[in-house]
Amino acid sequence: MESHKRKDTIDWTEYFMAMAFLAAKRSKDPSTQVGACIVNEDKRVVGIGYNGFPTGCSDDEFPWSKTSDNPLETKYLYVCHAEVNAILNKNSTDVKNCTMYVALFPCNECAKIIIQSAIREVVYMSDKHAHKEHTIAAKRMFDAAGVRYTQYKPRHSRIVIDFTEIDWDSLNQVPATPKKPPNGTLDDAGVNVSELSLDDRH
Ligand SMILES: Nc1nc(=O)n([C@H]2C[C@H](O)[C@@H](COP(=O)(O)O)O2)cc1CO
Ligand SMILES: [Zn+2]
Repeated sequence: MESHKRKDTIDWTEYFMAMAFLAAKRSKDPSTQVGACIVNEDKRVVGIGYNGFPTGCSDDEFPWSKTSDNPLETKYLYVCHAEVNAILNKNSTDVKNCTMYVALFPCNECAKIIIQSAIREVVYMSDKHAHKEHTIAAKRMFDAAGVRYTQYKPRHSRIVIDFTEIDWDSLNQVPATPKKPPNGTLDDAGVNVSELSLDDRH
């Protein structure tokens, strides 16, 4: 029996950023999936969200296009950003003094809502739109309002979630499970095993 604690755990920042990336897996946006996770001063998750259309606006009926001659046929007029959804999904009275973990730097519209909801800090992964006006404006507002923003530099490019880790045999409850291959991974694409990655390519 091991008597010492495990050392190779994920740290708090990895944990919350990974939650943001896990939420992004729910996004139906074919080109960009963003997740956000809001954490209070006690390190409790109080909100989580991803980009998608508002409730009642069907993923199958509203457009996912990035470009069209008709702006009404692009996603931009309809999609709710992950940050706004995370704030609106809060399970606490408010998000005052919380930290938001988000995969992509917030746009100016989300920055306004982040500031007005009294979130104190934003930890983001990608700043790929740093040169765009919506990001420059967001940073200007954060600077003026005293919202701190820091880029997360991951120790690992991937965090794997392996459903077989706790009990390989539990997979046998799933119909038509193949034999466990020697390397402990499954190569059959149809198998109900997920590998979810915290990955800086997004
Ligand atoms: N911070 C952000 N949070 C978000 O949820 N989004 C969403 C809005 C769109 O659904 C998608 C961006 O689409 P695209 O222009 O990369 O195909 O990501 C975008 C940004 C970037 O500002
Ligand atoms: Zn936004």
